[in-house]
Amino acid sequence: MQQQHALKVYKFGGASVKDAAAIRNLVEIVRGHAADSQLLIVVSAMGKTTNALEDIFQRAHAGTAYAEPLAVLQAFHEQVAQELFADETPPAAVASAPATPTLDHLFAQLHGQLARVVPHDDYDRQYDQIVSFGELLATAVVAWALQAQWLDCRPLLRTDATWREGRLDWPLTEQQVLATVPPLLLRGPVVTQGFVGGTADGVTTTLGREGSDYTAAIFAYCLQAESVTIWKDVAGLLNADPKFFADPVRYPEISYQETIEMAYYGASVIHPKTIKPLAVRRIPLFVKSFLDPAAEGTRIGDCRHGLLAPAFIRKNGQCLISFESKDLTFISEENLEVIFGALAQARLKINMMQNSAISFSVCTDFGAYRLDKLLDQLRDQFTIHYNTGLELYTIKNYDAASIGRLTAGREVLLEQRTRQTLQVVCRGGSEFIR
Ligand SMILES: Nc1ncnc2c1ncn2[C@@H]1O[C@H](COP(=O)(O)OP(=O)(O)O)[C@@H](O)[C@H]1O
Ligand SMILES: N[C@@H](CC(=O)OP(=O)(O)O)C(=O)O
Repeated sequence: MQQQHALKVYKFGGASVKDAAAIRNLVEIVRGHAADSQLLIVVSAMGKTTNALEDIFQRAHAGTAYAEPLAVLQAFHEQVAQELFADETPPAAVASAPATPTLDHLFAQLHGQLARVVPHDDYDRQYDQIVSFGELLATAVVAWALQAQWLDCRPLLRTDATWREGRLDWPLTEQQVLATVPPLLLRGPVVTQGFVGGTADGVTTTLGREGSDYTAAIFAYCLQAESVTIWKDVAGLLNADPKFFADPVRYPEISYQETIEMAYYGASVIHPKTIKPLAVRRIPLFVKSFLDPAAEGTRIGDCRHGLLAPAFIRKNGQCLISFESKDLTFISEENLEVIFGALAQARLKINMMQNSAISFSVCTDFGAYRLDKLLDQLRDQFTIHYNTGLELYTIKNYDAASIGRLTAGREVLLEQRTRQTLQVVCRGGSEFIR
């Protein structure tokens, strides 16, 4: 039997709110599933809005014109709202959810924030003030469409000032969420933003690209939800990304541990920070298709299973950097301390590393600005070579056939294997693997 106050958390990502038809489909899913439980709905920016906001911000930060892409973004949101609410006057929609801001109001705020961007200054902090608008806009539209309560999560999800990857103050966030959200849920579904939080000074932060899954897990943890469902454009958690691998298979059920490893290696379907808070409170995570809501999907939880089909994970946009001592001295702990310190300062994350006698190699996500920062710091001490435009592939539970399938026709620059996991940094080869 259903618990009296069982809470479900639903997370809808960019693809599930990409246009008016997608939002109508979301409304159908919520109406079809929500009658028997309280519902907190976490929503990401519509379609590719976050990328568009990144572009607009980069222009503002470089001191170049951004009016055109900003107008395109505004027209896109207005067009979706127009299609959804053509028959209704906005005041009727707003009356049922009084706190929901209008698009006009949010775009006026965004224009104001962009006008305050100081070119060439403090990139990461200013980025968060702009890029966070995608979720504010999307939740306003979805709250109207559902006639649901709109909640600004920024005062509740307290982070430090690590811009673009805010670190959560869990005890305070839990306290604030528990004080604010349950009374709202008693009144009906609540719609809130993924991806964003706020500092003690009330400045907006973001939680890392694709971080809305993590937001859903944060709310579920704090509110001890019965389950979280993330609605995607795929049938569930698959053993490979169908955009790059032929014939992927769905895992009907999979453990937190297997999933956290897949997410860590780069399976972009779930943000890597999502699993831990759910595992701590043993909250199951369902991955379901918004295109076929009645289908089974995947249940991620506290389960045991035998060996799974090999999982293929692809991370593109990689950079392989090699550091060589300038005087043939061996790579030592002292050298490594300097290299790791510089990587941390440049906020470059290591996806794979390997050392030899006089050289140390790391594979990281490529970012021109961060790489320059690293090179500036280390080029006096080391001879540095790097290659960009590479791919990092990981096979979990590999076998000979899966390795052959992956590496055929590809130049392998670096390889590493443990008993269960193989990783290769590659150049070239066809994008799609059969
Ligand atoms: N192992 C995997 N299983 C399923 N989908 C995957 C996997 N790895 C990558 N993906 C990709 O994740 C996409 C869905 O995640 P994402 O784009 O983050 O959705 P959204 O932004 O709508 O939340 C799928 O379209 C698929 O291309
Ligand atoms: N909109 C943010 C956060 C996010 O999680 O999006 P999505 O759920 O669409 O991956 C991003 O694109 O990074």
